[in-house]
Amino acid sequence: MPLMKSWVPSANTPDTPFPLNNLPYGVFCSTGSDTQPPFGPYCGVAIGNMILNITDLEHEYFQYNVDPVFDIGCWNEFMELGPDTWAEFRAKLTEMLSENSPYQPEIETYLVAQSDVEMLMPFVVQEYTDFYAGRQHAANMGAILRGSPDLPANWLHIPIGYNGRASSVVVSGTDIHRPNGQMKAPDAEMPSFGPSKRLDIELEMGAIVGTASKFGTPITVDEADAMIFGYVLLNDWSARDIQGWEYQPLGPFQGKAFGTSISPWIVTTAALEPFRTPTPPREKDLLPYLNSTVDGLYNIDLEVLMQPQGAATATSLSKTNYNRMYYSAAEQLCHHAVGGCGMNAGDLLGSGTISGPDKSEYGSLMEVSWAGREPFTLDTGETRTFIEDGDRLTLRGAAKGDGYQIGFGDCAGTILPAVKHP
Ligand SMILES: O=C(O)/C=C/C(=O)CC(=O)CC(=O)O
Ligand SMILES: [Ca+2]
Ligand SMILES: [Mg+2]
Repeated sequence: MPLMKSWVPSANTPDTPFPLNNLPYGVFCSTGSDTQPPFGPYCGVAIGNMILNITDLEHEYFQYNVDPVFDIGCWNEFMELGPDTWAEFRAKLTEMLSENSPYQPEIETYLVAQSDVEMLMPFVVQEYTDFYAGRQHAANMGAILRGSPDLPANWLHIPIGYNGRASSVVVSGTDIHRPNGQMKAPDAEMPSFGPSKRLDIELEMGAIVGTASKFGTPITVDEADAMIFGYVLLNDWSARDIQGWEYQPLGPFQGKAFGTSISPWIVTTAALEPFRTPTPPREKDLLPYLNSTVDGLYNIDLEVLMQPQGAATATSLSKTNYNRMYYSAAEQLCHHAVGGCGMNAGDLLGSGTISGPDKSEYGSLMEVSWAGREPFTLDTGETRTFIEDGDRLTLRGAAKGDGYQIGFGDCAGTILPAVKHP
């Protein structure tokens, strides 16, 4: 599919993350300036370097319900209307924003510049589950922590996951304090308490469940695929020292509960449709309940960058692709619901850390620095093993089409010093 042209000029450049082909959904506000009073939060759609205010246009153009769905600054109520309404809304938006659209004079005044607003969480995260579904990441973690890249016995049969915290999922730009916690060095007799010394990132994609499944009722992978509303970039900040001490035998807890960052724009499955790609060949046949007819992954280029405090530019640490995953979000969602767990609109599923086979494709500092044994050098000349206070970590992602791209917007966060515990 080629670039679709819009009457918004900035949407027609090959390097914009937000051409008419994309139309991602976000929530924005303004704290005001000398010339403009505060406004929002509003639901909006990105087009080029602008945002179309959907909350203000709802009454005139987008009535799907007796009650407004865009009035409270989150996309959850719209998601709940289901895939037919998602498609109808997207078709209408495409018509309204296309080159030579008769709508231009009426809606032009509902555009605001992205540079004039602040982005907020695009949806209310109902529940958050994080998986461990990257083949190379799992092999690397085994090699680093257990001396062997062999996978756990269940890994090729189950998309392994744990229930994370929705309360600490934050939008890109939110600063994160280095967490305090309990940890124990291998040779220490007693555990200690204090700021994590092994603070890390995890490069992931987040899948957003758009329609609910019923409590007590399993779903197929194909049904799960149709329930997914869209995707964001997701950084599952991880304190490796806290995690290492606490996570046997029940899994991650405080080491991953202090913050999870997501990119501000929900990129819809409709926009990503041309980039679908199958999961890699199964090394062992999956049990039949995990079979599907859909290509569940997407071709999305991903990058991790680190910028120390005061540095003029960020250093690229890693480049990989979402197509490296072993399990798709649809397989994960099917597995999640198979025992009867009801899934809801606004549930967020972390893919698991995405790493490719080459060292240049590793999606965590644990892997890049091989647990701190191999420091890496930034463009400033400084070296790092894990994150230091003041470092800004950014995830980037884009599906590359024919003369256009489907971008996600940065998923960034700066690490602040630990809060002093009384
Ligand atoms: O294999 C281990 O001991 C540890 C694994 C992880 O920390 C992986 C994890 O947190 C899940 C993921 O995002 O892939
Ligand atoms: Ca409402
Ligand atoms: Mg993770």
